[in-house]
Amino acid sequence: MEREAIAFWPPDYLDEFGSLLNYVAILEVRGDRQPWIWSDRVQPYRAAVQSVYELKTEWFDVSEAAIRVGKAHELTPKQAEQWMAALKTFCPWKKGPFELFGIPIDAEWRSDLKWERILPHIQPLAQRKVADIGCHNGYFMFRMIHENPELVIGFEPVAKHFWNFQLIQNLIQQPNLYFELLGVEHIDLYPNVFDTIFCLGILYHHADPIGLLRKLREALEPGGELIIDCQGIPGEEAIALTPRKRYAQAKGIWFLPTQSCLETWIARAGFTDIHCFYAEPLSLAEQRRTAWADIDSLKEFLNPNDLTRTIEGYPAPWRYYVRASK
Ligand SMILES: Nc1ncnc2c1ncn2[C@@H]1O[C@H](C[S@+](CC[C@H]([NH3+])C(=O)[O-])CC(=O)[O-])[C@@H](O)[C@H]1O
Repeated sequence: MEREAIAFWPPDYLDEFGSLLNYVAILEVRGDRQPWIWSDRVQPYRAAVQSVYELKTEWFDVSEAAIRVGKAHELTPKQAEQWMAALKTFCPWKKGPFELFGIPIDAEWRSDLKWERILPHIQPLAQRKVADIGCHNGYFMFRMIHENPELVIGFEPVAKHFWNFQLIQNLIQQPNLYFELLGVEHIDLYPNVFDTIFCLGILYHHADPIGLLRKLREALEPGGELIIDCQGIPGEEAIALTPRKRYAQAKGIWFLPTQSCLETWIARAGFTDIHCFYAEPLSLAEQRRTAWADIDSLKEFLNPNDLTRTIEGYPAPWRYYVRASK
């Protein structure tokens, strides 16, 4: 594959914001990880992006639940066939929904529900520098275009997701959206840079959530805003559950806090103005099996006789959304 055939890679925002950034260290980690996107493991995704690389469109609408890009009539029958094949390569689609050249993609997660709940509670994103930690295929980054941020950097170390993002970004070539193969652990390379940081679906995957919150705080401008979505457990006390092995079938889950425990972590990491604006059980309408994600999903991860328990017997997941200031 032609390495040139990727939009905006490597990201070039460092020149613009270089004085603010730990420039050399970022380039070093980026250099170490660049081979990941050319590795054999992700070859099918790379090939899928390459197969439709010449497709471009002026038409997109990111203001509603399904991110719509391109219209069906813009493609020849041959292109439509290639496009469908490329989309199928990325199954299971875990984050969405999308409608791409007229093809509706109902993903496992209704990411639009999360975005609708968050948007009314945050500072308007216009002209802000934004980080989206664990941006996956960029669903929220694309939705952000509608809010006119100055730039959005998505941090996501999984190369499959890089190619899924490219599949869409190549069509619309949005110059202020950047994808970095970096993890949340690299966020301290961006001291005092961001006006808004989204940390959605991340904290419970890490063994040191308070240390991570401290790093996120370092990366915010004074007065900047952190938006957290964290999976947790119900309860009044400020305690967290650590599963012995798996939790709702997932590996790599370390701490599932109650709402007050999460708020305490955020406070102890030095944030102020802490406000939890959403606290509900995760619903079977939000995470479920679909035609584009034909995989076991929340329904299979809960006890079929008692939906308040996971199949391992732990309390079933809740989601807590919190905003806080530096
Ligand atoms: N070290 C890391 N640093 C950052 N991200 C990572 C790391 N390791 C894995 N990821 C990525 O973090 C994301 C976690 S999912 C949330 C997606 C989105 N934010 C959402 O809110 O729907 C969790 C969920 O949906 O439960 C995945 O895309 C991982 O590849």
